[in-house]
Amino acid sequence: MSGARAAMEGVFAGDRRELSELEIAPQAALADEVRALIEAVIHTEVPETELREAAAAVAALTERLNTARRNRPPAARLGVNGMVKALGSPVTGVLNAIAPPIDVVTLEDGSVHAEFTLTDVYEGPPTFVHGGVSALILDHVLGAAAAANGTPGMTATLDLRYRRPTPHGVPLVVTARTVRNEGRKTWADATITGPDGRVTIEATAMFIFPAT
Ligand SMILES: CCCCCCCCCCCC(=O)SCCNC(=O)CCNC(=O)[C@H](O)C(C)(C)COP(=O)(O)OP(=O)(O)OC[C@H]1O[C@@H](n2cnc3c(N)ncnc32)[C@H](O)[C@@H]1OP(=O)(O)O
Repeated sequence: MSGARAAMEGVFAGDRRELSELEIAPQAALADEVRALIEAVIHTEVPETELREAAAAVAALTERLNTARRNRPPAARLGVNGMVKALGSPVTGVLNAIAPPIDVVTLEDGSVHAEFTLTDVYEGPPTFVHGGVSALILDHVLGAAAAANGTPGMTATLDLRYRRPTPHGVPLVVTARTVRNEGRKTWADATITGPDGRVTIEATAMFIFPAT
């Protein structure tokens, strides 16, 4: 038994501590600063003594934040239809410093859409986005499209066609839509498009609402 069904039902039943926008704002601002910190750590050329001091300062800050902890990442009901948003999502989570974060919106036709720019923190081949990062984003928006269709599920298959390299540092567009549903199975298609309007990656996924 996977327990995945109970976990999915829990999300939709609101089993997470839900934060209000007022509660989210200061913590999201902290995550923004940590995003900037991640970038600075990659690029800094300060001398070794300053690196050691910075590491100690960050360790002290981590200890301070850990004096009051939640057991699980929090959620919020924001945006269209008050849909549950996982604030710790590695794709969209405003509280997760490893998330860009990408603001995924559901359009009236049921498709999902986001415009975003990735920094070189997400680099794979020089000057291009890591293919696994693109897969992460596509998996998420495909799942969001299935959920927006009222047929959420766990990713069972994810098929990617990398047509051309996806550049970082420029605006990108990702769109996804549900194309078919049969019982517990839902199929969705997605693309990432570069600033020249050309599709860089096409993706298809099948989601299954877990039996157990
Ligand atoms: C809150 C808003 C958030 C909205 C936004 C949220 C977006 C988040 C998106 C992130 C999504 C993820 O990353 S999810 C995490 C990655 N995925 C996983 O970890 C899934 C791991 N796998 C599983 O949990 C399970 O294998 C399931 C749930 C996929 C299926 O298990 P099951 O439910 O027991 O399925 P079962 O009865 O055996 O099979 C049912 C039918 O499906 C077929 N089938 C089963 N598995 C597969 C498969 N992988 N590929 C093809 N076909 C399959 C079977 O042959 C059968 O066909 P037939 O006999 O009917 O013909």
